[in-house]
Amino acid sequence: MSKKDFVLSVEGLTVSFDGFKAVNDLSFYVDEGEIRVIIGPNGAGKTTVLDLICGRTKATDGSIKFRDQELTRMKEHEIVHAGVGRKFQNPSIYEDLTVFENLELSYPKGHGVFGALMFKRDEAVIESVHEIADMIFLKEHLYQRADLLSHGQKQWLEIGMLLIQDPALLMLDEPVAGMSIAERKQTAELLNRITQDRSVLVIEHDMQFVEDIAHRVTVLHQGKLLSEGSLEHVKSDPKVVEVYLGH
Ligand SMILES: Nc1ncnc2c1ncn2[C@@H]1O[C@H](COP(=O)(O)OP(=O)(O)OP(=O)(O)O)[C@@H](O)[C@H]1O
Repeated sequence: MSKKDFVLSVEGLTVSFDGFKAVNDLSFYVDEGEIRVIIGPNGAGKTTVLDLICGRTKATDGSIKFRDQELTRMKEHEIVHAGVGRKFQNPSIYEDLTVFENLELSYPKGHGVFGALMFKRDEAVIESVHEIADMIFLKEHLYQRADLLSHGQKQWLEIGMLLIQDPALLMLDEPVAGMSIAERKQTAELLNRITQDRSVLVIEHDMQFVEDIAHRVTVLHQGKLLSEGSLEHVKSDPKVVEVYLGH
């Protein structure tokens, strides 16, 4: 695959916190339409990598290219605007609003809570909200308050709030933590469906879920790339078994 097909190119990425390199000379490349899963032991630097990509943490060295844009020089909101969406571990939804209102608020036109609530619900927004609600399995819950949703449904709602902004790269930090087995299966189905026109970067510990979604797996250890390739490949890599899977 030629370089132009990468949605994300991370090269020599390093961040140092008081001399401690949480991410150390890391390089990896994500294809358009790929689901890449990052795995590794606690403290390997997985969350820090997502923090660096979304601009929450500034790199000490190295480059992060999203299509043709250098993200290390951009601010967090500029990175979101460029098409990189990030979901954190805990859902940040408006609990006292309905599913519909949460999705509507996230629609790119609806900036700011009050402005968005009062702005005319034109056809495009309504259509988009319905389309996303269907995709995230919440079609029957559109007018339900978000605080009444299950934990898994709240996670889906937050994914929907990102999807409605149509990011080209979606980053998810342990999206199935706390979900039932059935919800995990549905989440895998959802992610497999949305990659028709976008790429997904996921941090995950649940190996069954990794198997259900990963096109390729990147294994981190002590801030460095330990192994990379298909799940089968990294699972049979003795280095990975030693520091992660064998535990
Ligand atoms: N802002 C910071 N200041 C100092 N140290 C940090 C900071 N952020 C992360 N670290 C350290 O960097 C290392 C990597 O942390 P990170 O959270 O990225 O690991 P992780 O692979 O996501 O782990 P887990 O699976 O436990 O979430 C840890 O040792 C952590 O304590």
